Amino acid sequence: MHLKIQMLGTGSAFAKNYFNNNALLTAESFTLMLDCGITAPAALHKLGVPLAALDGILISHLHGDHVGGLEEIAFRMKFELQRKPVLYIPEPLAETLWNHTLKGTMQTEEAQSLDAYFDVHRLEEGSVHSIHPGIQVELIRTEHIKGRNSYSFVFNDKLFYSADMRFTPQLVTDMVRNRGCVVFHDCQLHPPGAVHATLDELLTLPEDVQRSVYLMHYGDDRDDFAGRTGAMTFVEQHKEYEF
Ligand SMILES: O=c1ccn([C@@H]2O[C@@H]3COP(=O)(O)O[C@H]3[C@H]2O)c(=O)[nH]1
Ligand SMILES: [Zn+2]
Ligand SMILES: [Zn+2]
Repeated sequence: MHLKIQMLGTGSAFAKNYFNNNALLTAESFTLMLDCGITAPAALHKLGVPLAALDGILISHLHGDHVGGLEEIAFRMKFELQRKPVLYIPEPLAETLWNHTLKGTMQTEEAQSLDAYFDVHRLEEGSVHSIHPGIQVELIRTEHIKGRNSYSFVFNDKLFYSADMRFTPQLVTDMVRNRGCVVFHDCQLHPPGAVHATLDELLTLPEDVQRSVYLMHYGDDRDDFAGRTGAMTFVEQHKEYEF
């Protein structure tokens, strides 16, 4: 089964020249949006992708560059399309997303829960879930912010997508060497990384592993790092990749 991935944006949370690090993953004719940050509606508009083309949205964690566009998408689907977005969310994030991110602006007398606005599919961590016959996702809880849950994804056992993750070389190496995955990895160009893998850390991966690693979630000065990424390659915003 062919998977196509197109980054709506490849920028870090604070990048201004790139949209937030969100993506469209397509198999057959099913389109899954990976994260829905503050800039996601503008990025969809720029690419000419209508809301009706979104078959589902999968969330990795609750930072604004990953969920900040959900309010707009849900309101526009409700008022323009009279339907709910299909939301795939790791179960431990669902209550916090409603109570601490969306409720303040979205709750009304008639709409009192996440389920009032979204067709919610709560996903168990550590398991493989079938989103569509062409898309299976394994949810792996990975380290990002201390004490907060954050998830990376493995799609169809061939694409590892880190979302936001600290440097975890054993996991990345295992994904490449033992599972044959291509890795889309967030990358902080300037140390200290703290909550992301830095380029310097990623450069310590063995060269055979680096060859399968594509860097995303980078800052506006990415071009200054051309030729300084070892055997790794920058993911290009809006380019389509097929696996
Ligand atoms: O403990 C913290 C929490 C946050 N931050 C910054 O805020 C950003 C939030 O989105 P992000 O996860 O893409 O990137 C994060 C970092 O840039 C940080 O440096 N340390
Ligand atoms: Zn982020
Ligand atoms: Zn984050």
